[in-house]
Amino acid sequence: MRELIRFKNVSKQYGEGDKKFYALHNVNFEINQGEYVVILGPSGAGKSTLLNLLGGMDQASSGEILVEGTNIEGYNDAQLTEFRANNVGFVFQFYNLIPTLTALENVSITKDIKKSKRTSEAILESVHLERQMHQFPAELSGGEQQRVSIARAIRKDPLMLLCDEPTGALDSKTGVDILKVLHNLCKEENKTVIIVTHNATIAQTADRVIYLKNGEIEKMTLNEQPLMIDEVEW
Ligand SMILES: Nc1ncnc2c1ncn2[C@@H]1O[C@H](COP(=O)(O)OP(=O)(O)OP(=O)(O)O)[C@@H](O)[C@H]1O
Repeated sequence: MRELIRFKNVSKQYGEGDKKFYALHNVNFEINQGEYVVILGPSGAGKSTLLNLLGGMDQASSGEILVEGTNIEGYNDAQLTEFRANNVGFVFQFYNLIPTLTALENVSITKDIKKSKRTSEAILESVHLERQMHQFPAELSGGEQQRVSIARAIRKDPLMLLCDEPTGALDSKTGVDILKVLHNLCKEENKTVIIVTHNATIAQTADRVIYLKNGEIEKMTLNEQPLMIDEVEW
């Protein structure tokens, strides 16, 4: 498998003077192309900080973040913007859809869709929303809204999909449906999917689990035989 991402001694500090502290401290790991990865840890462990650095939304205080061998910590603002636009799809807990646009318009509005081989309609069909394309977010269930946000994230055909608590606002059954969508994208389209969660059950379905605690990697495990998504419930 080809290595896609490598964190080398990455630290992120917040605060000034006495109040200075590490949200991440000397973090090292690698992720391969096409892996289904879960980043697990309690509240405040540094999970979102890590995802924001990887997605080029924030920059580290020290260390290197290599994506396809290039250190994105050396990028200026314009390069970071281009990196995000070309390579990263984001999925958040609360969907972040524009309420005055339909599902189809929310997906089509994505900038930088030059790489995409599929239309917005085709992508919405692939997440089973063909019937709901012209509905507004308020007319969709939570699970449907999350599928729209996944469709929007993959519209530009990104290298990696970064998902921050994607099932956090959903009941268990709907959450499992969303995980299936993400897992299919990973295994059928060779997308690298990285899910941040504090739900340990989800971690059993991952190829790789990175356990974060107090800004440090407590351990990292590779699952030889990850649990099928259908087998999980919380
Ligand atoms: N912009 C910021 N300024 C100052 N401190 C911050 C900032 N962002 C995060 N932190 C702090 O960094 C630490 C790690 O936060 P982070 O959001 O990465 O944790 P998390 O593991 O994602 O937690 P949760 O599961 O609650 O979302 C926390 O103590 C948080 O208060």
